[in-house]
Amino acid sequence: MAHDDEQGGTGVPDNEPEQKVPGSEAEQRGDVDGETPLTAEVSPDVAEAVGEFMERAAAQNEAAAEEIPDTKNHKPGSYISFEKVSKSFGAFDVLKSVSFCVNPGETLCILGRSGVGKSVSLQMLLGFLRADSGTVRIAGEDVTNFSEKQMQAIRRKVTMVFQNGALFDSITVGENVAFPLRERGDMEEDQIYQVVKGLLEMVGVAGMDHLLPSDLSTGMKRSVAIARALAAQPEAVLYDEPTTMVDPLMAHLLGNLIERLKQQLHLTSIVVTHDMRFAKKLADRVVFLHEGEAKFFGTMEEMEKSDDPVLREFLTLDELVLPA
Ligand SMILES: Nc1ncnc2c1ncn2[C@@H]1O[C@H](COP(=O)(O)OP(=O)(O)OP(=O)(O)O)[C@@H](O)[C@H]1O
Repeated sequence: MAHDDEQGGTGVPDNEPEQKVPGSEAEQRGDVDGETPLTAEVSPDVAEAVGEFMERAAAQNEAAAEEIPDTKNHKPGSYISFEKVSKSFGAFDVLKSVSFCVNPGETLCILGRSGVGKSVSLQMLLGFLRADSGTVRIAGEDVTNFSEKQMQAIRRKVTMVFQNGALFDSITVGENVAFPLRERGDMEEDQIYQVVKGLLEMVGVAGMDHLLPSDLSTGMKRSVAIARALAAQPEAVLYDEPTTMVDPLMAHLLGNLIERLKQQLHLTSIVVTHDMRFAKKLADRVVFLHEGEAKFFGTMEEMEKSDDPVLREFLTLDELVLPA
């Protein structure tokens, strides 16, 4: 889906101010995996508060995984599933009986060319668009016909990181991240301050709490959006093209962050991406959408071995665009 990159932009160039990248020197060289502690970059004065916050999130996500009903006699049940979902706009069938699922704590990448319904799928998961037929399940519940009020409860469990961050433009970065913490109503101001500071350090935008979103580059906005998403302690995060319009280093660092969130918070994730390297790095499984259908659903390794001419063409074109 095309998103307007600037929400009420101020004319500040998108690459101003200079982008500070997250992670240690080792991470910036690219030689770390998902095991680097999420709090590695958090300053000592807030490390305890952030560590506790993260531990609670991890425990909540583990408990959520246990609670998913075992619908098909295999454990764990899927955290999110599309079952024969169809969606049309007028005469245009965007999705035709599409099925895929993601297990708790796993990362699914949705791949496919422009306009195949990747973003539409994410919007259906959050109830912004409705399926014409089929079943959408989240955390064991059939949400296909949920009311807006019921979907609001689902959106507390499953949150979305939009391409442009979808931050509130009129309040500071710090207030944006504090927003979900305040909504909980069970945290003291001092705790909120510490968690906000720590989350911003964790995602590589330390000390930017006083800036407005319009002062940030695209990559920074996306990092702040991830911090805000984490502040809500979701069970799953949906990312809409997280590496679009950011430089390769930032893309790599966002990938490392998503990987660490998976390993250490057991977060379930769905990532819509065109970026095959990113998908290779992150995906437990991929679904490839083509002409309204889930042409492939399996591991990246299986996809790369496929003889299907459409998949082969997609993979070959990717190699031409992105030489190894
Ligand atoms: N609300 C809507 N009303 C009508 N058509 C829509 C709506 N939302 C999406 N579409 C159409 O559905 C198709 C799929 O859109 P979608 O944004 O999901 O594509 P995508 O796979 O995410 O593409 P891209 O990679 O370019 O972002 C497009 O043809 C789009 O124009």
